[in-house]
Amino acid sequence: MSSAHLSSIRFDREWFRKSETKSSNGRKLHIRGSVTSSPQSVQFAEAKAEKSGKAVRIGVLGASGYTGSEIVRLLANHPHFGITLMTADRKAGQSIGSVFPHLITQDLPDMVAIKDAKFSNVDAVFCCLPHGTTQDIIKALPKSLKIVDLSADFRLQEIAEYEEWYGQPHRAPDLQKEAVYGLTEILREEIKAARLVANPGCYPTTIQLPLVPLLKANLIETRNLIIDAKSGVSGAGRGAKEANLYTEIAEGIHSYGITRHRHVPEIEQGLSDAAHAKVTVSFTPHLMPMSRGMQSTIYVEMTPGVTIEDLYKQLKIAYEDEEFVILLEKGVVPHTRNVRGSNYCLLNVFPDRIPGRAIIVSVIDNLVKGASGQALQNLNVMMGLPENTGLLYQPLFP
Ligand SMILES: NC(=O)C1=CN([C@@H]2O[C@H](COP(=O)(O)OP(=O)(O)OC[C@H]3O[C@@H](n4cnc5c(N)ncnc54)[C@H](OP(=O)(O)O)[C@@H]3O)[C@@H](O)[C@H]2O)C=CC1
Ligand SMILES: CC(=O)N[C@@H](CCC(=O)OP(=O)(O)O)C(=O)O
Repeated sequence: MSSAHLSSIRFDREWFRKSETKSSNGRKLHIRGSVTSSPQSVQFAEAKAEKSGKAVRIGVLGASGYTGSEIVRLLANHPHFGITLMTADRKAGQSIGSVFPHLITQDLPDMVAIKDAKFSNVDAVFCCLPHGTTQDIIKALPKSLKIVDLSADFRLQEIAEYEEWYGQPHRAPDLQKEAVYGLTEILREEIKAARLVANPGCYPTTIQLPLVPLLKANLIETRNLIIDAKSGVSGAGRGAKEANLYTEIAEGIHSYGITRHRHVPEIEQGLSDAAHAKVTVSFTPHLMPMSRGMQSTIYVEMTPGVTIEDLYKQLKIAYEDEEFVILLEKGVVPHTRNVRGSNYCLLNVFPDRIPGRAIIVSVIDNLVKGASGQALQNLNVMMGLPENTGLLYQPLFP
């Protein structure tokens, strides 16, 4: 399919109306898809007869990893995205069901090595590869492809900053200029027009969603921001590492990356853009004995004269029309167990007992809103679809 075909993908009015009724929680939704029912779109829909039978043909690079397999799980119920290519490295040649038995029902092509991948039957790619490997691979992809990259390789606007924090040269500086940071609720308009989206890190997602609206409205100080964050072990990927053995993780927690975690520049970049001033943070992540889930507890100083009510109201204004970011009722504490397997971010803000300070709690599933769910939300936006398409899974509980 040519890029002309790709950009001509539209969805008919009847389908669009149906998807508009799909509100999961009765909240007013952002339905931002293009609405056309031109003869070309019908023709295109008829001409799409690929193996998947779906309009947009998807490649998942790194399907044998945790975020790649989560994309496969989410796409199982997507009405318009069908997987036509999957890659793996050590597991190349295997089927998705043999590598991930929970996906045994998915009738998909076997995974191939990247060097053997053919992109002639692919329109868009989710790139779920380790950072550091991704720049060379994306650079070599056909320019007609839309790409959502889940790694950190295109998240930092400053090349020097990438090289400092990731300890290696940036190998695609020209592509970096084109990349749009994919924090959907904040940068939706830019994402709509993007070809390459750098999907945010999981910790930066939990932190920027509450802080960006507050910094934009000048309600909190840009100094003394303290972030205590916690992640499930799937955040470290599926590769075998001694530090991630059951015996090293169970029945205890530990902090890591103190003062030097590579998400610091990403967090500070987004917060500084929002504040129009340099923001620095104290950020300490912790590894928790759970497979999924992430919480950031954020300690902030309110600007003089601002009250906890003002913070609450600002977050309400920012997110009341959003499908996936939910400000809880006053006093209700967000729990990671209430977002497991879903694309929701739950937020709340609490008064500190120290006057002038507030405590924000933000939770997500690191593999969904922190990675593959947000990536799918972004590709929906890039393709002109309602952004909740295929994402209305309710959390898995208990
Ligand atoms: N896990 C999470 O919660 C989050 C992860 N991310 C980012 O998403 C990306 C993927 O993470 P995740 O799925 O957890 O990682 P995994 O380690 O679980 O998976 C990595 C995937 O990349 C493949 N791979 C590894 N090395 C190479 C290589 N040199 N060439 C080609 N393919 C390779 C692996 O293949 P094989 O297994 O066959 O060897 C596997 O499919 C990373 O950049 C990560 O930082 C972002 C947000 C959250
Ligand atoms: C628990 C754990 O190890 N988490 C990972 C972060 C999750 C992630 O993969 O983030 P990126 O997309 O930026 O790589 C870490 O701390 O490096």
